[in-house]
Amino acid sequence: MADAGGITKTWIKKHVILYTGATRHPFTVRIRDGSIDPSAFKRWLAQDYVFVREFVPFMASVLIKASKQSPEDMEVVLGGLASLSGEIDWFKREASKRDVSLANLTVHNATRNYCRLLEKLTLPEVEYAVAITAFWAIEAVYQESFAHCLEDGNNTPPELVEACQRWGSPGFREYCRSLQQIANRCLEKAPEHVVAAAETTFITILEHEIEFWNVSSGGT
Ligand SMILES: Cc1ncc(CN)c(N)n1
Repeated sequence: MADAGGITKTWIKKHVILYTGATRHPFTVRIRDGSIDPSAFKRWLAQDYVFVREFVPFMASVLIKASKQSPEDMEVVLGGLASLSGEIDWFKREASKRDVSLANLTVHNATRNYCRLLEKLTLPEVEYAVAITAFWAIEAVYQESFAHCLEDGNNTPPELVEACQRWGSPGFREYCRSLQQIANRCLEKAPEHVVAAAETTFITILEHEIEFWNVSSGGT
């Protein structure tokens, strides 16, 4: 991915095992290979719907913090927030197409724990540099994971291509680059303890993403 470089790029290299675990997880690699079990995709769809609904208030909290930093930052975050309304509709349509009920869902532990992390990161006392780094990391994992399902040599089932394009498209890649540039700029100006907190959050998000994919693959 032609990324924005900077401090975040050094973290991707430093934590390459975790980053690869999150962005080349067997769940999405099986989508790319065309060997995904339909029940696994349905499990992911339901759990990700729960996640995306919790992601909305987190993104709103980043928007508020961004609006205090710069108009440009606010517009990038607003763009992401604006697409979430359509995203929730997309989940509902996909779920009904596949007979997945989104009512009284079983929320797996990995999903619940990830949502708890989002709630913590939503708090006003969380520094903007930490929040925007978390936001970038969350989006970048999906961008890299699903772009891989669309790259040359893929055998992604036609009925899953639209899902992959949602996060694997060039537009989403550009959006992630913008978030990464904002995060890098904030981290360059941030005091050391904030940079350390942002790196810890980056690692924690990768761990949660891996646990989240594990659930969809039939894990705990
Ligand atoms: C678990 C998870 N991580 C990231 C994304 C992309 N917003 C998502 N939809 N779900």
